[in-house]
Amino acid sequence: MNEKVKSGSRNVAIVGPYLSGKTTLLESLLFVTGAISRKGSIKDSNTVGDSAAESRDRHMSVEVSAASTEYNGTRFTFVDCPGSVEFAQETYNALIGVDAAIVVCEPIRDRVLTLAPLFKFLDDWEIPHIVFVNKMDRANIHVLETLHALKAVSSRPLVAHQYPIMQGEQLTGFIDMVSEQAYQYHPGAPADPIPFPESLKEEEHTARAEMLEALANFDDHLLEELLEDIEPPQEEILKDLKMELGADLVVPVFFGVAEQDYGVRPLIEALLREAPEPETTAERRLKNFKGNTPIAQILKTYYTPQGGKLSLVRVWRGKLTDGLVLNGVRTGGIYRLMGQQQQFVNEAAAGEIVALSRLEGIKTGDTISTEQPSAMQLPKAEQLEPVYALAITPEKRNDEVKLSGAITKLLEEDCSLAWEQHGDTHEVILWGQGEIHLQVALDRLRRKYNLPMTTHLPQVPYKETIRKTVASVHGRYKHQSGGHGQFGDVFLEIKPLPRGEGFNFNETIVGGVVPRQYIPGVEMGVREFLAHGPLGFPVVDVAVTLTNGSYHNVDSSEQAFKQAARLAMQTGIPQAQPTLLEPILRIEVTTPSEFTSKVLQLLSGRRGQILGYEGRNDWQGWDNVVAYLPQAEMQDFIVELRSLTLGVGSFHWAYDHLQEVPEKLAERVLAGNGNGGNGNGK
Ligand SMILES: Nc1nc2c(ncn2[C@@H]2O[C@H](COP(=O)(O)OP(=O)(O)OP(=O)(O)O)[C@@H](O)[C@H]2O)c(=O)[nH]1
Repeated sequence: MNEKVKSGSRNVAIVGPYLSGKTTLLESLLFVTGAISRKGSIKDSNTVGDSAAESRDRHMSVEVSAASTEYNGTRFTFVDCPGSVEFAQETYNALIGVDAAIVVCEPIRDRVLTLAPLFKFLDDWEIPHIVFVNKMDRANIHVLETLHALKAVSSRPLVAHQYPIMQGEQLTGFIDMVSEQAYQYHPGAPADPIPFPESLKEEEHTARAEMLEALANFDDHLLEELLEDIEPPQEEILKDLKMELGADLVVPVFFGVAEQDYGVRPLIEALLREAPEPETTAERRLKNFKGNTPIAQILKTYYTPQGGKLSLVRVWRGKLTDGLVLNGVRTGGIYRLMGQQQQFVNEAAAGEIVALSRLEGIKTGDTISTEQPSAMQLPKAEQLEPVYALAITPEKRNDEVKLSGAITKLLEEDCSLAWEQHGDTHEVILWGQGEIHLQVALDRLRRKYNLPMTTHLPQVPYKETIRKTVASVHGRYKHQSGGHGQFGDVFLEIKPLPRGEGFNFNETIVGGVVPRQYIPGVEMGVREFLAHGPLGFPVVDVAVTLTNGSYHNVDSSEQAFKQAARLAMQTGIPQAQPTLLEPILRIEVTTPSEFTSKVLQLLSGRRGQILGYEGRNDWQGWDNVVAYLPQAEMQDFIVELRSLTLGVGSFHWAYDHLQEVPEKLAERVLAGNGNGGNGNGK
């Protein structure tokens, strides 16, 4: 790794849709700047990014990886982010700590549409970003069409910083829109200047005029020049580009072929010239934090294969030195990362992204400082709600004890995972963002913690209730075995309660026919029975009243009354028309408006009840659909939703209420092949 940094640094995230070429672009950036002497490839699983075993196995990024290089005296730290929506949390956490982002996309209309949530995040956080249209070696749509599609999904104006020169579907060079100089690409070498291609004159002029108009919207001087037909000086255009990119007012667009290093040098040149310096980003983020104590923020937590903890941090202010105590924890070492390689350094200055080891108890997103306790917390990316679940069991029974410690570490590495031990079904449920996300988590459990797991679909936590009142049911427990016997005798009234009221127990005993001290035993017996009703599920929304009974001076006990109450319930509940209840979720689906009708169909097809839908005020072209959805229908809902919406549809959910299961379906559930994990017969 190069240590000859003379002036400043830049921290740049590489983001964009799944498989758009981000890791390949990182490899190319490291190669053209001399940080690596040979380029690895995704196919050969030897790139600097994607170095984790779980990434290599799948040829996809499943976590962020950082790598530094040096270009013209400036240190660049690139953070390669996963593109899959299932790993979006990683990307959002890392984006908080950079000065700019390169959004890598492919020249394919549908793929461009999938950029919308990312653009929204970048704009909500005002993170300056550049678009790099990659894979221009097989661009089968026209440049203008690509630009048009990009403009449709970005709330900020896009400005073409380059105009590509194409030969059929292959990029061969570009025209720099500031200088209007044309260049020809060559494999393995920088581009050469060439004469302006006359055939592109008209297209290029139109695109350049649009760029200047967009810049002039934020610069009155430039606007006056344009109105008076004065050609603005190049320095002025560059100054505007830097200022407007830095403030996230415009989004410059570049084109390239990462695999052939085409467009990569102009990209890094532009980052050097136009991306904001780390001080500018820090000023913006720390505006409410006075003083000069060191402040850093955790962008990612890793547990290395050797079991050590590494926290990737952005140093916002001050200098971090080895052994410094941050939030009360002594750092165990400072490292610069190159994928999975770590290089020890003595200190890290403000504006750098480095890894700190052994920050026990400190999580991704946390702000760390030398102040004790840390009074300041910088904003962090919102935590995504889990939308997909699997029930997990260790393959080896005695691994159960190890599981909770390992899952805790897993969750530290990835806060978009969650887990619970379900109160009713007793299953351990792992929640996450999708099938691949959970498979990666399970791979980590197996590889890093030697905990192979088996999985199955979680059971639906059905409940049961009753429809009819049973005015009086008798339970008598009488047992004689040597010594003194057991005697309890009760009459219960069992009544349905309105939905959601749970359970209540009353008594109307007069004249001490059931002595006070035995009544808690009756309630206990009733409660025990209700935990597992005749249909096999907990019984809810029931009121039970102890109305009468009798006792025996010697043989009665609380235990005997408990048994008597159980017997009464065993007789009574089946007479009260037991019926199956299912949990209903209130879900709020977010989708591009063009897919709303498909989403409505999807919900209706899954027994959803649409409560309404409307356009989002904060997101043009997107709708929110609110519905009730049976939990039994939620298991793979996200999978279908994504497949209907080019992967960008998402939803929030919360448990809302219990509802009777339709009779036909209830029969199937009870026969063991209803929806959900209780036999799952979808
Ligand atoms: N034709 C062509 N293929 C490319 C180019 N860049 C990358 N690829 C291929 O696209 C595929 C995905 O590349 P990656 O670099 O892994 O993409 P990514 O965006 O990092 O993927 P995720 O992080 O998993 O979203 C690989 O097969 C690459 O070889 C390019 O410029 N042209």
